[in-house]
Amino acid sequence: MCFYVDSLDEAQQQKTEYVYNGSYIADVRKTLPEMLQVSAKVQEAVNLEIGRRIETHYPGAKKLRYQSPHPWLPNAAFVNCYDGGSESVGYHSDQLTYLGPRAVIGSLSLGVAREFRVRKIVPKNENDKRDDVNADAEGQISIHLPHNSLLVMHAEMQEEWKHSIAPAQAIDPHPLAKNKRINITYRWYKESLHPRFTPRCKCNIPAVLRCVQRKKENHGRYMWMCHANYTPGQPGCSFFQWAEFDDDGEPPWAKEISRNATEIIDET
Ligand SMILES: O=C(O)CCC(=O)C(=O)O
Ligand SMILES: [Fe+2]
Repeated sequence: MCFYVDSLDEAQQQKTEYVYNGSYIADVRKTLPEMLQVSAKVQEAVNLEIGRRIETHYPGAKKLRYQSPHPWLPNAAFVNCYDGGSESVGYHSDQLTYLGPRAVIGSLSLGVAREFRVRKIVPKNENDKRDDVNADAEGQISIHLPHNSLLVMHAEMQEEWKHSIAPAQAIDPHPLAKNKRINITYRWYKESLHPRFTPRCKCNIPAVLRCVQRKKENHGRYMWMCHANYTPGQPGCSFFQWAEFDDDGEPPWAKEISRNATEIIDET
């Protein structure tokens, strides 16, 4: 996996300030000119789709609570390469720590066509131990991702669904990419969730943002936790704090940040 950001300054910040699984990413690259060109097209397409989704799918044709009211502005991209059908990625939701709640992600597929699978997370009661009860509700949906296709993960995706790239028994080689599939996920890192602003755990590491997905109790609430929480054998602390956001998905300290930014502009 490679990580790209739009400026050298952001690359430097990523290497020294943003934490992933308790450590820094050493290899952060500046978005290539070709990727920037694509990013502009992805931005336009994703914003159109967000508008369509709000109108046709969301209650009252209003954006979801915690979803940003602003146009989606990608400023970072993760690039994955799947070399052959056996390379895959298991079911997961993407980290919301730096994207915030109700994040939208634009995912571009290049090269070999692969299968993207999604399944809805069914919240359970504490005493509901039988996995088979929910088997049907969690039935997976397969989405074919051909070369040059853009998949939009909309605002409800990371909180309510999990996604994966299934291993493939057989693949059709691509004339240029041969057995490889390249995936670029364009993301919007929010300034207000830069790790200099977010809570730190007792290990003094920026906390990770999670959403209660499985438990019916507190379902949909957000929390700040130590990155190593619930990871047996890993060093870490028990840091836990409910995360608060306004209806537009901004944390309580965001107003202070924009006030300071205005003061800086006034002084110059
Ligand atoms: O390869 C894909 O289409 C999905 C990759 C993915 O889920 C991720 O990078 O988080
Ligand atoms: Fe993902």
